[in-house]
Amino acid sequence: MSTAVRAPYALDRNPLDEWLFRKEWPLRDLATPPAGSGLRPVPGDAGLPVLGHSLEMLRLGLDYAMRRYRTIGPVSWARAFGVRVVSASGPEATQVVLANRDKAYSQQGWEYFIGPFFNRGLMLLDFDEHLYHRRLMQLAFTADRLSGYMGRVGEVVRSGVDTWRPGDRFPVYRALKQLTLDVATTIFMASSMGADSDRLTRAFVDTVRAGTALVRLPVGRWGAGLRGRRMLEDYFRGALPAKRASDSDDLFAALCHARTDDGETFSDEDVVNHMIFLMMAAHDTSTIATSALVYYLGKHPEWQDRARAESLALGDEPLTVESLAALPTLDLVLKESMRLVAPVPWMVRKTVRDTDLLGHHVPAGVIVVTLAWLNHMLPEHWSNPFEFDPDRFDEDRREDKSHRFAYMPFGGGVHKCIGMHFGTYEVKTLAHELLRRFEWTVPDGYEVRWDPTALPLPKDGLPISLRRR
Ligand code: HEM
Repeated sequence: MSTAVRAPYALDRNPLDEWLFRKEWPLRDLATPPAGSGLRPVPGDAGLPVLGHSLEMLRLGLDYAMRRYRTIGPVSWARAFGVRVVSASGPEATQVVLANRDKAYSQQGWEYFIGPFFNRGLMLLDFDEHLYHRRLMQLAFTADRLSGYMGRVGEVVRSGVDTWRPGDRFPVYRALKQLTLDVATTIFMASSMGADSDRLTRAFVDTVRAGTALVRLPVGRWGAGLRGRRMLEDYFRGALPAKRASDSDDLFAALCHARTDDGETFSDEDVVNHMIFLMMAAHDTSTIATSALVYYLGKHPEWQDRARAESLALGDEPLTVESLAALPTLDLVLKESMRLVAPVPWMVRKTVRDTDLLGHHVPAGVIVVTLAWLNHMLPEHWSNPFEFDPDRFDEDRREDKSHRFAYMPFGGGVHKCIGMHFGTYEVKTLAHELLRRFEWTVPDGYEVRWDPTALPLPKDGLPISLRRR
């Protein structure tokens, strides 16, 4: 059974938004294709003077991307945030970009938005250098290590949710954000940030949100991001010598001690840069995925009951990688929640050479985005895409198999999320412990609004009515 919902990123529009949404600008070519190439130019437009289409992207999010996809096509360009951005929308265009067969697309696209804040994180490295770092980092994500981390995730979550004070308007997003930060500091560093916790949480939030600042000067949102980055560097640098000397089994230590058979290792700077990126990559995405899951379970009590029955049947033992298999309903609901609210809604690249994107000529030096949230909502690939319908992932339907890039919450290609298994375990463990202890609802007719400015953020903190069972 499924229940109708409206598009998850549909925000209320004021008259200016409505005008921007409807406005059709004359189309222009991004660049002239080389003579004799047989390629077509990329069509698009620059939008408003100075601002380009930044306002539409920030305020209308998915609605706007979908409109351009429908009116211009899977490959189009727009000016936004001071640059020309090519949108590679729909699974076919996404596949060309993420599979990156001719190595035309580099991670420098991310560099433009978040480079100053997540300098030399794994996601910002390219080609051979990326491969080198990814192979080393993989040593911190082996099956044995994941099993070890899992045990501790359960402990942190249990003691964290025991401190929750249920109520009618419980701000669950903030509570989950604290919990996933506690998980990250325990698993990643075998420590608690203690008195530094608030300061560092703020630093993470600032660094993530800075990427879509309209003014790229050391003031306002951009400036807060730069200060956040400095604070995080100082924190990890200070903790590094003790970690190098320790034999603890957390992720920080795993990076310090990672050594391939060829003797390759990470430098101190590498470890600091990777830790800052990993904390961000793990923390925000897991918070969003869990928040979306809690929201949909609150809205669909029949699914909550079904998931709870499976969790209760497992008894009091902490979850393990093996016992997760006994929670099939949670698996379906999580997949559907990440389809409706992709924690990383768009992925960014930059062309390092001229290339052919579905028969269009894209010149070197252009930012290209792929849009998970759009691919997840196309009726060509999903039945009633705006509806919450976890059974679409069931073995006898598997709508996600309609195309390799129809469903991509963890991306694809060589930069596919390295923490996919860890992140999935973490979110399921969180949900499992919540289901065992609490029941929750959202008011009739309530629909959370996801702010699409950076990674999706519930505008009102997602208040739920939470009761102990
Ligand atoms: C529900 C949770 C998560 C989601 C939805 C998610 C999503 C993603 C996506 C979409 C990408 C690809 C970005 C791109 O291609 O440009 C990515 C990359 C990455 N993620 Fe995750 N992630 C999650 C959890 C985690 C966790 C828990 C960790 C670490 C423990 C992590 C670490 C990374 C890293 C290091 C990369 C870069 C990989 C590379 O460039 O080779 N993520 N993630």
